[in-house]
Amino acid sequence: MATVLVTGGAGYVGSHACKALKAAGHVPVVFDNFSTGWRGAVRYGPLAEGDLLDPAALDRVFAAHAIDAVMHFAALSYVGESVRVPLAYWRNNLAGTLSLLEAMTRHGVGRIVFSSTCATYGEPAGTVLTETDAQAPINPYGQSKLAVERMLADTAAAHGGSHVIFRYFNAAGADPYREIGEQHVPETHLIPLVLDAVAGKRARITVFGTDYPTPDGTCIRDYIHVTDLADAHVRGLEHLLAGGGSLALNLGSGSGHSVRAVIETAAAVTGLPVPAEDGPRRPGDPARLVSGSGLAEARLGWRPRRSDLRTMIEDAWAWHRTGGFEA
Ligand SMILES: NC(=O)c1ccc[n+]([C@@H]2O[C@H](COP(=O)([O-])OP(=O)(O)OC[C@H]3O[C@@H](n4cnc5c(N)ncnc54)[C@H](O)[C@@H]3O)[C@@H](O)[C@H]2O)c1
Ligand SMILES: O=c1ccn([C@@H]2O[C@H](COP(=O)(O)OP(=O)(O)O[C@H]3O[C@H](CO)[C@@H](O)[C@H](O)[C@H]3O)[C@@H](O)[C@H]2O)c(=O)[nH]1
Repeated sequence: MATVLVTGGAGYVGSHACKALKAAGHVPVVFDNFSTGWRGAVRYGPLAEGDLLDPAALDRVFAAHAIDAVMHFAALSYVGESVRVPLAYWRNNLAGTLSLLEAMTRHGVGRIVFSSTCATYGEPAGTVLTETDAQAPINPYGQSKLAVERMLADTAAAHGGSHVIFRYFNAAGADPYREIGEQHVPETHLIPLVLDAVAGKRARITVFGTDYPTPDGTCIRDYIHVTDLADAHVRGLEHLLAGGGSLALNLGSGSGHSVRAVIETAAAVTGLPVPAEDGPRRPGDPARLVSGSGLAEARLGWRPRRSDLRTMIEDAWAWHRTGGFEA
């Protein structure tokens, strides 16, 4: 049993990881500033409210709990927003992680599981992405995450810690027991926006770009169920606790779905029409991001189990109909 500091544990992916940690017998200690997280999502372990950029708040949580390892989810994570306000991304994602790594060093904690992203690869040259592909991000969000990957490598080399870097593709779905799910304000992610449009909470969904070099002209993404991501995090943690070395692994389903395919599947799952209109491209969006790697299975025995598009949208829809967290 490990005590795990979970930064961003009140957020979407972090809260699902906390549930999985508790189910595996570990204690998740959530550290969150609630900038995009929800108090109702903190239900699987203790809470320490604080900001990564506040070293004293970090010192307090490391002093209060015997932390064995860190899972670091806290970040700003919107591709489009990062193009508009890049310095906010550099401050929160890069300086915030620097502050966290300094605190870990002060308190002698060397194990960390980090949420990176397939956005670190940029615009891929081939059809699928593997861990050995060049990383050349095309937006500030991806740049900030790649910089953290480099910072982790330098820190491990100097101080002897170990890390698991997970480059996720697009997180989707919700806890199948409807305890927690995806809720962002404002929402920018495709699947919850589509479900908002179905439910009449917004007038329509806009398809960002219909002239991409893809079969139907819309962007293709690899959607991965959030509970599959959570399972990978527990495996990554246990790899580090067992003395395993540092890893960088893609977490995707290996299947790509276009924006139009997501809209069509949402209509099929809900039995309702999806009001949609075509619009211009969103700056910073690559045409196609799909994982082509089995490395996470080879190294951690991880395989996605709920990541077919229909199941992810069914779980997201079931969560959507609960009304979500109270503000
Ligand atoms: N959602 C995805 O599709 C996706 C894909 C790839 C990578 N990621 C990465 O996974 C992580 C989690 O993403 P998410 O979708 O759950 O995001 P989220 O916004 O739901 O969660 C982020 C959490 O971090 C907290 N936070 C942010 N800045 C903080 C700070 N300075 N101090 C303390 N807490 C802070 C927020 O309040 C929130 O609870 C992020 O690092 C993101 O970049 C997400
Ligand atoms: O109203 C909308 C919103 C999105 N999209 C498109 O839908 C796709 C998915 O967009 P979105 O759900 O915003 O996710 P991404 O921009 O792909 O980014 C997510 O997935 C990345 C990994 O691919 C993570 O790193 C990010 O944190 C996470 O926000 C993209 O092609 C968008 O252009 C639309 O067409 N209309």
